[in-house]
Amino acid sequence: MTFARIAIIGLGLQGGSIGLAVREYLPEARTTGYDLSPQHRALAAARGLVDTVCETAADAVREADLVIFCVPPGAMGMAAEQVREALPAGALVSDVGSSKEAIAKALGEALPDHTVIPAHPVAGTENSGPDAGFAHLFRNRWCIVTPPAKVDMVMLSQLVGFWEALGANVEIMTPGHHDLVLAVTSHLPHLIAYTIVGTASDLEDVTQGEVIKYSAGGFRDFTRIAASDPTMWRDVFLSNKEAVLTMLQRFTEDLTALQRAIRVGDGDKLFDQFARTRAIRRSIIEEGQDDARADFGRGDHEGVSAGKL
Ligand SMILES: NC(=O)c1ccc[n+]([C@@H]2O[C@H](COP(=O)([O-])OP(=O)(O)OC[C@H]3O[C@@H](n4cnc5c(N)ncnc54)[C@H](O)[C@@H]3O)[C@@H](O)[C@H]2O)c1
Ligand SMILES: O=C(O)C(=O)C[C@]1(C(=O)O)C=C[C@@H](O)C=C1
Repeated sequence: MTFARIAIIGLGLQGGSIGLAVREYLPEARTTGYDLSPQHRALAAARGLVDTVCETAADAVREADLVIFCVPPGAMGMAAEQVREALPAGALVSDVGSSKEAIAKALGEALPDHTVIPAHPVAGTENSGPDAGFAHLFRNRWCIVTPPAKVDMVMLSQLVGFWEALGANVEIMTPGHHDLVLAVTSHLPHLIAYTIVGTASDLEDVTQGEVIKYSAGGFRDFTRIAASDPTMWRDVFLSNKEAVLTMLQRFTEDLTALQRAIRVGDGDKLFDQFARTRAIRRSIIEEGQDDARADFGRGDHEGVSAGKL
């Protein structure tokens, strides 16, 4: 049994992709949506991201049996409060936020009488807004579901089935474990990209504009990541502060060790490290975890830029 009426709050990359994916993979389900921005509501309606774009969040959820919050992490609590009075008693509440402990708390506090099962599709691009979504975003990608310790098992299996129907591979973990893992695999890489692109730009006086001119290689990959939405990523770092700081400390130590190896001319240390990381990349490709986006979604949507790199 899957959901019949799905309300999507926030019609950007994630919300829009869910709306389009539901139409493609769960055609029986009806979708409603709401976005705080009137321009985004108009764009969402023009693209047909959901069956009905509503003028209020309350109208969007009034008949829903599943509501998914797809707003920036820092807006989850406020968005949930906006639907409190209108949300049917038996509706399941979920989200797609990139951090989980803080968001689970915010949703639970805003909607204390509802079942809240947070989730995080580990699938995205650097693009945002209603033009960025595409139906295949979740195909062959992980979706991490982080249920509370005491959870309604029927609702949990319905939510798992929902994400599987959209093409995702579902993994269940605690919110705390999710936040630690994603701090190193997603949040820290973004922080590094934001830093290196900012540093290079600050050095343009010294490099006489050559950073941009010669940014065809590794640096260009960093600029893609560093083009990601500033609001979302500000909120990710603020909402996953402890885990990110823990991983950043460890990363800084490892970076300092490489810095020392360069200074003292320890080529073996550098070679060993680079050989180890090359093997990791190769094992990821062998396991088929490499950018499935080349096959699914990103390559076939002109609004996304993987093919442009
Ligand atoms: N971008 C990614 O790669 C990615 C991947 C996985 C998960 N996420 C998570 O998904 C969520 C949404 O990210 P996105 O990439 O779709 O962002 P987005 O900027 O494309 O879309 C967010 C939308 O929410 C709207 N919004 C903001 N506050 C609102 C409110 N109170 N009520 C209703 N609408 C509101 C904005 O107008 C915008 O249209 C975030 O929590 C993010 O952490 C993002
Ligand atoms: O490929 C990208 O553009 C992404 O950054 C996607 C990415 C990631 O780090 O993997 C970004 C944030 C998410 O919460 C999930 C996915």
